[in-house]
Amino acid sequence: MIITPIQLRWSDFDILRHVYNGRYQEFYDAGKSEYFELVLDMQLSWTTTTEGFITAQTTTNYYSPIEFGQSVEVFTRVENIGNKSVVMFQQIRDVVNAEVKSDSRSVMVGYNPQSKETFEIPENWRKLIETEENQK
Ligand SMILES: CC(C)(COP(=O)(O)OP(=O)(O)OC[C@H]1O[C@@H](n2cnc3c(N)ncnc32)[C@H](O)[C@@H]1OP(=O)(O)O)[C@@H](O)C(=O)NCCC(=O)NCCSC(=O)c1ccc(O)cc1
Repeated sequence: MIITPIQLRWSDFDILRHVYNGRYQEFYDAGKSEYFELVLDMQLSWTTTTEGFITAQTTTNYYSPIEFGQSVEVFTRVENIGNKSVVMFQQIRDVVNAEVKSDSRSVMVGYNPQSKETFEIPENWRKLIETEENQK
């Protein structure tokens, strides 16, 4: 489980005085990127990366608005490793009282941005993810 702090900005809020729903995906993406960097040591490069992930599916629930003045963080874990894909489960929680504001489940597919082909999740990635997820 990786925890990513989110810095809320003025422009994250909409006219109903809460965080605009489109922003949530950006928060979840920050959590995914940090998971890939910390757990898989993935260093993304525009020109040289050949092993990354692409989003095939995502489902998001919104339980409680994020209001101005609140602080949130994203919790990210991998809950299943398939052949070419992993399922990631994420939550946005209030830092102060741990209230779950939202959760999201995504299917992330191993993807080579140079060749534009999918690939099987490498054995070393499986081990690194299993080690991360089994330690808690
Ligand atoms: C996702 C795709 C590459 C899949 O292509 P396919 O030809 O179907 O792939 P495959 O047949 O090889 O299937 C590979 C796996 O994907 C799974 N898959 C494919 N499509 C789906 C859908 N729609 N739902 C669930 N699972 C899927 C499939 O079940 C296979 O899983 P395994 O059983 O574990 O092997 C293709 O549909 C595609 O290119 N879609 C567009 C993707 C896209 O543009 N996403 C948005 C941009 S990526 C992004 O925003 C991002 C954010 C944050 C990040 O950290 C990374 C990326």
